Formats: sequence, structure tokens, C-alpha cells
Amino acid sequence: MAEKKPSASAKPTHTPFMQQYLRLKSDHPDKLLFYRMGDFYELFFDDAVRAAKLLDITLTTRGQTAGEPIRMAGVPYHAAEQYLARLVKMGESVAICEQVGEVTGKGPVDRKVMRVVTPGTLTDTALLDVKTENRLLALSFSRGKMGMAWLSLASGDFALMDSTADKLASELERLRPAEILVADDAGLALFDQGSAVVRKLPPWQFEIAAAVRNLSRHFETHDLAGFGVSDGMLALGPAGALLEYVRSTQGGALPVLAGLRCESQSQYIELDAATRRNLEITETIRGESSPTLFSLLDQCATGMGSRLLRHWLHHPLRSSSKIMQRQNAIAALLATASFAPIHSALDCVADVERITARIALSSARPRDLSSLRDSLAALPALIAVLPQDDFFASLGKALSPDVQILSLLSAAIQTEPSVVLREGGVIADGYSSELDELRTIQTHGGEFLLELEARERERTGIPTLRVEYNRVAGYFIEITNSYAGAVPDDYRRRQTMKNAERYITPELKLFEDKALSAKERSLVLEKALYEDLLQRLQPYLGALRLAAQALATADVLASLADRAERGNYIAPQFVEGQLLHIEAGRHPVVEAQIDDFIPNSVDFSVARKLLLITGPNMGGKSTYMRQVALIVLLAHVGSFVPAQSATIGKLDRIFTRIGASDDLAGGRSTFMVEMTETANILNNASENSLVLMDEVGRGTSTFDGLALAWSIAKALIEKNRAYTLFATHYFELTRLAQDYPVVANVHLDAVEHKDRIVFLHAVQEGPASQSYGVAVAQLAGVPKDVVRQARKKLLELESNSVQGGMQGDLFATAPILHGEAESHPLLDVLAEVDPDGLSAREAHDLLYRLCAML
Ligand SMILES: Nc1ncnc2c1ncn2[C@@H]1O[C@H](COP(=O)(O)OP(=O)(O)OP(=O)(O)O)[C@@H](O)[C@H]1O
Repeated sequence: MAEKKPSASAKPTHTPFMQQYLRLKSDHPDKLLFYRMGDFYELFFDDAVRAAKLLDITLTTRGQTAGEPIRMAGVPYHAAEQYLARLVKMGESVAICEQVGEVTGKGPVDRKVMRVVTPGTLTDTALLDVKTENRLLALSFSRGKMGMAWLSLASGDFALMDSTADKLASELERLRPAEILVADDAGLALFDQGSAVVRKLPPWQFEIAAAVRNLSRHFETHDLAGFGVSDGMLALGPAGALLEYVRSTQGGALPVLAGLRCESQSQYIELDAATRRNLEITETIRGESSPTLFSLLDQCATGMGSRLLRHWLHHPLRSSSKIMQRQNAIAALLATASFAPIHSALDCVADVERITARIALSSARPRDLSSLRDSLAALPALIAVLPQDDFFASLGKALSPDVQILSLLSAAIQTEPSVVLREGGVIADGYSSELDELRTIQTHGGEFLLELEARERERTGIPTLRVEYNRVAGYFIEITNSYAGAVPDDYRRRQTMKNAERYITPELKLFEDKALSAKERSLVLEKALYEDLLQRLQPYLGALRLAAQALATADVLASLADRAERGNYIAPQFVEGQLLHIEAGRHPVVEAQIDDFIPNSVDFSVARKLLLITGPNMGGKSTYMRQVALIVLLAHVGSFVPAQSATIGKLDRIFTRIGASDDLAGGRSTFMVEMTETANILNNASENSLVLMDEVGRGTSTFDGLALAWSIAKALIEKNRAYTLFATHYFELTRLAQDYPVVANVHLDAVEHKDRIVFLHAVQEGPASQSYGVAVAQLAGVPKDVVRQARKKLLELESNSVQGGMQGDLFATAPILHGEAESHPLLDVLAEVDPDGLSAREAHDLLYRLCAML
């Protein structure tokens, strides 16, 4: 139960310290407040209870305020990152409050919330997954439309798009945001937000007019037309909300944004949420990261490359010129065998993209800058191994940012700077003469004193003159009383001893001032120089971003070339018109896991649009269907594909309805999920779509299922006319080929071989032999008499079905469909009626007309 929390309004009863805390906390009620006190970040009250539970740290009490004990939990300052990482992973947001004033002894030190760490606004290396983009997504809805804007703070990618509300699930699956912003009046029904944290903001933050003003001001443009953004875009509201939210979490600083990217659905081959999951692009059905298409292809040497590859795989292109650019680049890398040298060169390159983002936010650490310097120094070696053509020449150009950046970093940062700035040892010698001097004082103080002593002995002629130091008197020149007469005029007495006097000279005083404060001063100076350096790097951010993009691109292309060579992949061809021909295709992921993968072909054309696939369980139906989709996907990513040849016509979307998955969180049963996904396909698939249907209808009773499968297949053939791979156990469906010339039967077989079942895995023309099920059962060891009974029953059923014919069989047991009810003329009339458009009189007349038709 939440404990009673003192309110800031009851000020008089709180200590000044608590008043300060409560004031700061009131600005961040929904976040954990990390409150800096010396070497700890402390949490109080409910925050303490929550953090103690989440982090398994000790919960204590510390004194009282307003008559209540103060609950407290704390984490050491130096280990804060790791605690932050854990909290953010759990979906928490944390406001970090630092001491900003001097300790005066009077009242609490001034404190300020310097940054807010939320799951979608991370930039720290320790908090980010190297291979995944961390996105913040903002959404707004209006009359069935959906406006979306998303931003990756760590890379500066900022995009927006208008879509429709029914695409929410597929867009969330595509973008996988870490955090979602919506207006608190959005009235969103429960949706599967995955692991994202949903934050509700006041609706005015999504206001379009204000957003346009803020965005134009941010990009310093007159309006947003230059980004391809039209005035009426719903997504502008979310884009504005997003920008403000980021500003508020970064203590007012804003990331370097490459601009505003306006995406449209028609740029990409569309993949719905189910398809992204079913094809196991970046995650297996069970939610693991391997084996997937991504884990297979990801040979990238850098996190930037891995993230870009993940993006490419989820965004197959429609534009053939862009596809061909990538494909040609891979061909060039293969022809020159340069992918391995590229990866070797990239091994020395750090995450330039994320470092650049941290420079923009002035949160880059010393080691970020030294790695950036070393990465820039490694670029010429990378450029040298790129193939020589126009495309790689343009990459090479982006990989040659202004030499000033490298010289600035080389001059400013030590070869191996310390990890944290406050320890010093970051700025290189020679960068600032003032810093050099302060350092010299620290390291060479002794030498100076010896030299001064020698000089003063010579000047005064006192051989026993000594320059010394103690903590009470500081630095002094000691002269025994016997030489008192030889003391020069510029000596000032500092201390009188029994047999000697101690003096100070202006020179020694100057040295003392410098030496005593040299350490502190050099630390302060280093901090100032470092901050100044971050400012001096700001003008180069654009160039660094371009270099980062070029690095990622070279990395991904080399990775794809590497896979193409190892896997013996080929370049697919693109043609106009309706055609999909893959010869000896393989499933890239399954192929990598087993020894003898059997390649299979697929042949679609205008005259052959639906392949009905039959065959035993484990025969390879799902693998075959998925491999077709994966080859098509890879081809549109610009990659080579695992096949002997592939010719691909125009495609707009890939749909899949595969396997049984419950959506318990969404409250939908297996069958409901199956039918929802099917409905989506039937409503949206076009003649240029690729549709994979795996055992549709299996989730309900046999006849229901069979009837549904039959009518779904019919709709796909007659209405959608999509390229369809339709795997089924309902053997009756194989007769569709007799009614529709565009339907072809193919099958996979199993045979008996020395007491084992051998699945042939080769796709053959024609329907499967119907007896495979019983044969497989026998081979699997089902008792002989059960198998005998089954054979007998099978013969009986088969002879019935031959007598009755397919239609009779099916509809005799599914009376509801009997007689093709939809063809009754009465229904045709009803279908034309618009009830809202009828007057009472017209409705009455219509009713008479309908009755007369019965
Ligand atoms: N072309 C192939 N070459 C070699 N092995 C294959 C091939 N296709 C599938 N396999 C192997 O057979 C296994 C079963 O394949 P798959 O799941 O595609 O069968 P299925 O017919 O869809 O079975 P079910 O109906 O039970 O889902 C795969 O895990 C794989 O190991």
C-alpha cells in the first residue's frame, strides 16, 4: 500500500531540505527521483519503497518530516548507470537530480533535475542494446486515421507517417518502440503494446498548428514542405509532442536531427504484424533472437550495421532502382572479394552514430571522443578497400568528413583518456598552455623548488638557504639567524623559529598559489576545455552523421555479400507484370541448420495463382511456403537470395496466416486470431500480393473448418487473385484445381525406408496420396489393429466421397451452405438497399416487393 506522502503545500512543518525535495518531486510525480546527496543518489517515500523492491536494495528510514518517518533507499553514485539500466528495462522512468550549488553550510545545496531517463529517450551506451534501435513513438487518432511520428534519439532519425488506425498492430510490430506517447483523451482501446511503456500526455501537446511552428523553428525552415510534409498531416501533432517531450527529458538540449523523414506506406512492401512474426525476421515465434533471418545475415562488424540491417529487413523496398543499387553493390563486393577486408577495417570503428548523438546532447564521455578519433583515423583504410564504382565512391566521400574533426580530436584528447572527466587526465598535453602549466606544477613542483633554492643561494650567497614546505606554513625559504644580515629586501617574513627565520618571496608566493590549487584548478579547467571541445564539434555533426550512415551501409552490404558467398546465393531479377518464378529455392535459416536441404521451385504467373499444398505433417509444407516469402522479402531488401534463379514481378504486400497463436492478452482465442488474420488478408490482398495460408480452418470442427477453408480459397482465387500458397490437410480442397485453371496442386511426400519414415521434402506437382496419414501412423508405431481399422474406414469414406462427389460430400454435412444461399435474387435486391436512404414509404414498398419475391 502506498504510504502517506507529505505534500509540498504543508511547508511549514517540513525541514528546508524536505521542502526542496518535495518541490522537485512535484514536477516528476510519475518518475523515480534520484536525488543526489554526496556520493549517493537517494530515493524517498514511495519512490524508495518501489526502488527497493525493483532493485532489491535496502529500505531504511532517515529521521522524520512533518511527523512522518522518511523512507529512504539509495544507490552509490558511481554505480548509478547499472541501476538505471535495470530500472529502464523494467519500464521505469527516472529523473536525475544533481547538486548544482556550492555547499555553504546554510540550508540545502541547490539541486536541479538535469535529465530524465525514460525507456524511449536513452542515449547512454550502458543503457542501450547495441543491435537494436531504441525508438520513441507518438500517436494520434482521428476518425479512423492514425498519425505517427517516431524518433531514435541515439541516431537522430526522426520520421513521420499518416496511416489508418487498423494498422496500429502492424506498425507497432514494425517499429517496436520502447515508449509510446499518446494524448490522454485518445480513447485507445487496449492494444498490444509489447514491452513498450505508454505515456499519456495532455491533448494540447498534440496540437498541429503549434507543432508546425515548433518543428519549423527547430529546423530553421519557413515551413515543412521541404521535408515532403503536407500541411494536413495528422502525424504533425505527434511529431510536435515528441520534440517537446525529448526536450523536456534532455534538460532542454535537443539531439541532432537529420531532418524530418516523411514515410509513406507505398515505399515498402507491406508486412502486417502477423507476417513479421511468422517469418521470424528478427525474432522467433517464441520470442528468441535466434535462429532468425537477422541472426543468420548479421555478420556486421558494428552495432550501426546491425541496426541498419534490422531496419532493411523490416522495410523491403518497392522501388526497383533502390533495390538494384544495393544488389549491384553486393555484386561489386563479391566480384572484388572486398567484404572481408571491409569488415576487418570496420573492426576498429566505434559506434560513430551514437557517439555523434551524444555529442549533440553534450553528454559524450571522454572515451566516446577518443573512440571517435580512432574511428576517424581508421576511415582511410576502409575507403582503400571499397570497390571502385560510383556508388562506393559516394560512400567514400561520406567517409571522408572534414579533416578538422580528426585534427581537433587528436590535439584535444589524450591517447587513452580516463573514463570519467572529473578524474582529469582527459585533455591532451599541448592543447592548452594553461593546463600544461598546471600539470607541470603538479609533476615538476619539486624540480622548480630545487632550482629556486640554487638560484637564491647564489643570489644571496647564503649556502645554508633552504626552500621547504610544511602544511602549516606552506612554502618558505628558511635562513638561519647567522645569515640574517644577508637576507634580501624582497623577502617577507613568514614565521620565526628558534634559530632561524622563514621567508616568502613574490616568486615563491606565486608558485605556492599555483601549486596548492593546481590540482583543483586543472580539474576545473579540463572540464571547461572539454565542454568547449564539445561545442567546437557541433558544426561537424551533420558530416559525422553522414559518415555513420555510410559506415552502416558499407557494413550491411559487406554482411550480405558475405552471406551470399557462403550460402551460394544469387541475384534475383525483377520484371514487370505478374510473375514469380523461383528455381531451386531454399529456406535460408532452415538450410543453415540441417545438412541436406532439398531445394524446391515455385512457379506463379497470371495463369497459375494458387498452389494448393498437401502432404504429411513434417513433410515440409511450412518450410516451403516460408522460403518463398523469405526469398521474396530478401530480394526486395536488395539482397541476393538462396536459389538457383529467381524472377520476381511486381509485388505490393506479403501476408501470412500461419500456425496457431493465442492472443491471450488481447482476449482472443486461437480460432479468433486465425479468422481475424484471414479477414485482414481477404480484405486487403491484391493481385500483386503474396499470401501464405497454412492450414486455415484447423482451429474449429472438421466441417466448419473445411467449409471455411473452401470458401476462403475460393475468395482468394476469384476476388483477391493474389499469389497464394495454400497448405491444407483437407484433401477435398485439391478438387479446386478442377474448377479453376489458376489453381495447381503440389504435394510433399513421405516414404517408408527400413522401419523409418523418410520425408522427401521435394515439392511435386499434383495432390498428395491420401493414405499418407495412415501410413505415417503405422510407421510411427501406432498398433497394427488400429492402423488396420483406420485403413478400412478410409476406404469406406473414399468410396462415399467418390459416389457423392466433392460438392455433395462437403455441403451434405454443412447444410448451412447448402444451395448456394447467396445466389438467391432476394439477397441481390437486399444488397442494393441503403436503409438510411429510404423514406418510410419507400421502405414499406420495398418490403412488399421482397415478400413477392419469396
Ligand atoms: N526442403 C527441405 N529439405 C530438408 N529438410 C526439410 C525441408 N523442408 C522441411 N524440412 C525439415 O522438415 C521439418 C518439418 O518441416 P515443416 O514444419 O515445414 O513441415 P510441415 O509439413 O509444415 O509440418 P506440419 O504440417 O506438422 O506443420 C523441418 O523442421 C525441417 O527440418
